[in-house]
Amino acid sequence: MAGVAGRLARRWCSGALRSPLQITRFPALQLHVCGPAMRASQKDFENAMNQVKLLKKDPGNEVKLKLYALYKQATEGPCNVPKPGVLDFINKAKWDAWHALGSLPKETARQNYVDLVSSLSASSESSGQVTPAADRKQPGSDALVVTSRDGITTITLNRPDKKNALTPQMYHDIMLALEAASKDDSAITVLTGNGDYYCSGNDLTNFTDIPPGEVEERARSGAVLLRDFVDCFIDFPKPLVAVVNGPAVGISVTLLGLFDIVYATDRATFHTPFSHLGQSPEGCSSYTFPKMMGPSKATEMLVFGKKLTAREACTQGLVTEVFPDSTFQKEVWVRLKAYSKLPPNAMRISKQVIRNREKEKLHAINAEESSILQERWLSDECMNAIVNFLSKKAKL
Ligand SMILES: CCCCCC/C=C/C(=O)SCCNC(=O)CCNC(=O)[C@H](O)C(C)(C)COP(=O)(O)OP(=O)(O)OC[C@H]1O[C@@H](n2cnc3c(N)ncnc32)[C@H](O)[C@@H]1OP(=O)(O)O
Repeated sequence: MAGVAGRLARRWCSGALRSPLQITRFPALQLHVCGPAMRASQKDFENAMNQVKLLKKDPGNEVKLKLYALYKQATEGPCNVPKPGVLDFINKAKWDAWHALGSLPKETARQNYVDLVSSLSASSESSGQVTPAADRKQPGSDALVVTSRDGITTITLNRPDKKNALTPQMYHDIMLALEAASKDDSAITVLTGNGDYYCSGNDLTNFTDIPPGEVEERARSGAVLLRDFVDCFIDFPKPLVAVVNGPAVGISVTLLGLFDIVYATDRATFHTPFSHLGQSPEGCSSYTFPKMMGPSKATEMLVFGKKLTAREACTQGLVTEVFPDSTFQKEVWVRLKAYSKLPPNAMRISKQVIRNREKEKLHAINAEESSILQERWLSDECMNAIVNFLSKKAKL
């Protein structure tokens, strides 16, 4: 078989993987920044085909076959040619790879191709080293800390005195951190909180200091920010893990439906008091929660604001596993370090196989939820709830 592998390596780039387009060095990486532009267009696909030719490192036969198969599936659809004879090793290997994609839709194959090339370009660029946090573009404040070691990039919410409530700067910084993590050499990305809370949701003081004539514009720009922010989670290409170190509120809970794994301390609670706040669900929870837990349990949480314990959240499928608080950090990190040693491309691709067919739908849901919330922010119910919180009359 070594001879077959060698021949494959020499011929893998023939014909179908070439394109006449000229491009700058890694444009697809820029296109693959978080946001609505994340869905692979024909242009992204063409750029990715060009990037393949610029790779510094040979990605190996397995990956080349995967690229070939995704290319064929994206351009011609399911395998529709006769199986080559057993002695025609190269064409049989290619046929097998293409045929294995079954009825994967063309669009999904195109997206997977672009994502795979993007991951190869990232690792080819950084020569296999994990990016130290010091080399990253740093967040705009100390409220977010990003570290990268042992194959894991960890994004830590770091506003413990405010229970890690999310400011506009933090939304932007999380998007930047996810963008960087999607390109670095880490295998897994983690979101967690510093202090006794995971996150108390949107910082309600975000609604203060708005000049009277600017309320509508602020609601509009808030909805754009929300939509872009959630899009980053929908599109994030690597396994994304929430290490829920304490209570979680609002958007930090709804987003969990877009994570691949959620580990929680038994001290954590999960609370989405949207009606109390005159608001409505976001983070695609109007879709992911009913899907996970059934419509009535989702309604208890999202409409009536029922707070779940970690164990209840685990029973409902929102949490993957609950750990005793005393051993939470140790057990979770041992587990994640072991997972981070698995082949990163395989994990990334498997995640995409699991998630990609939902992506378009999730983007549409996110857009709808964001625009509904934009209206809600202008309602008296919402304004009154914020005023109550700020005047310390109401606490959840
Ligand atoms: C781009 C925009 C996207 C928006 C998306 C829509 C998102 C929606 C949501 O996330 S809805 C959820 C909003 N969050 C809340 O309603 C939580 C409000 N906070 C509380 O009810 C409580 O603070 C608590 C239950 C989280 C914790 O209570 P407790 O343990 O008694 O602590 P304190 O209340 O004393 O809190 C300490 C300190 O933190 C401040 N703080 C806590 N959470 C928030 C918050 N969400 N926004 C602003 N500030 C918050 C709290 O005021 C205290 O500050 P102080 O020490 O008094 O200065």
